[in-house]
Amino acid sequence: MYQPIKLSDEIFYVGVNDRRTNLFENMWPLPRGVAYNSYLINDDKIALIDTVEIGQVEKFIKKIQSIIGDKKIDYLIINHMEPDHAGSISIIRNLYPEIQIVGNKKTLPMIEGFFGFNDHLLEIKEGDELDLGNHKLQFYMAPMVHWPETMVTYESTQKILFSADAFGSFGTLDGAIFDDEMDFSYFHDEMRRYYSNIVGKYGSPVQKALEKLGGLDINIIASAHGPVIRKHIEEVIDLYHQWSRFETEEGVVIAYASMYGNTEEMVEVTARVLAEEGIKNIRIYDVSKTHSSFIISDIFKFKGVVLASPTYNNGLHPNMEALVNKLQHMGVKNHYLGILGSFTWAGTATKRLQEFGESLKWEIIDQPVEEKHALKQTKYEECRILGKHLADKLKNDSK
Ligand SMILES: Cc1cc2nc3c(=O)[nH]c(=O)nc-3n(C[C@H](O)[C@H](O)[C@H](O)COP(=O)(O)O)c2cc1C
Repeated sequence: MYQPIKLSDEIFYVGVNDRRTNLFENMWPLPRGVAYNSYLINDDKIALIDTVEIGQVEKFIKKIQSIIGDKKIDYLIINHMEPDHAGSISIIRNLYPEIQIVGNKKTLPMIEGFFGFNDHLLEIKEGDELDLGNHKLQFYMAPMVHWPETMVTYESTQKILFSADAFGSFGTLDGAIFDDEMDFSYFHDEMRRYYSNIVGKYGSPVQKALEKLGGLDINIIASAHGPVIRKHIEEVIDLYHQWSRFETEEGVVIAYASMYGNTEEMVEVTARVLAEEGIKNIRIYDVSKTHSSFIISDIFKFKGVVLASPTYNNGLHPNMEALVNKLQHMGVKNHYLGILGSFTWAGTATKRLQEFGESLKWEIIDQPVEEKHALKQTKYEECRILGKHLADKLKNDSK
């Protein structure tokens, strides 16, 4: 019934779109949904690479059966055990009781733990090859990109890398499946939001995986989320190199909290100087309005950060506290930080922001500017000086 979507003569896309879930991992907003990608190799031996989130399983099975009809699947390759990919393992096994489930030594105990069986499991190791007939699958471990059992599968005759979460992005595949069938710019940003929030903490494992896969000749990157990439391969690999090393571009993310506008006024003053000084990329976000995942994504892109918060019950505004906690937890590196704050009787917000910046070894620009009550001339000038110094730093780096 379904027109098959081919990566090559015998390799098919059988993934599904999810436009209903609002929050990925019950945390990250999905303004344009998410795709759970799975791939089917219809060779002498039939192999399915990953499954989909269980709520989408009916569509998934229809797609598989429209390609293989009554034939049985021989292997289910599990690159990653997170339930958005592994969720349909039990159903696939019930449908194909003889299927061999292929994973590494860290995958198999998870299968037993989550699904309660330990038979028909095939353990593979780094570099092992599985021969399907015309196609050969090789396995490479990619621990912590994004869980410890994560691995990637390389099909060596068509040169396709089934990359699990790596190179994935939020967003459904709206008709177009391949990056060359669509305007890729939306996915460009959503790939960074996906990377920074989901995998961003694991920069060094990502580096190790990139090094290991560097020798492979790749025609297609078939990730577990988002577009199948065959046009932007070099570009997305370069981006992964850049993000995993916390390399950034010239620009400033200003994230602020403000209940009554005093802190926001300081932000506007600072932003204006940055623009006067020639900084073209300035993104201002109210932390009470914009979900932190978008702010964090831009912090992975731009070197300059300004954080601004009023003192709130002797600490940071709670939404700013949540943002800095996430950044701290992720261990985000390599930024310039300007700090602004406002208070009425005893200010502590800027001190907390300074401790935050120091904990991540970010370079703090000048002293924090903290105003009591409304913004007045002296602090106004200090905001301008801070903005100028931050712009100077960024421009100096770009020389
Ligand atoms: C719920 C609440 C708690 C506050 N807690 C403190 C505090 O602990 N210390 C202080 O100096 N000011 C405190 N303030 C005052 C604000 O920090 C001050 O009015 C600040 O200028 C507000 O900045 P904004 O206009 O950007 O919201 C509090 C204000 C509110 C509404």
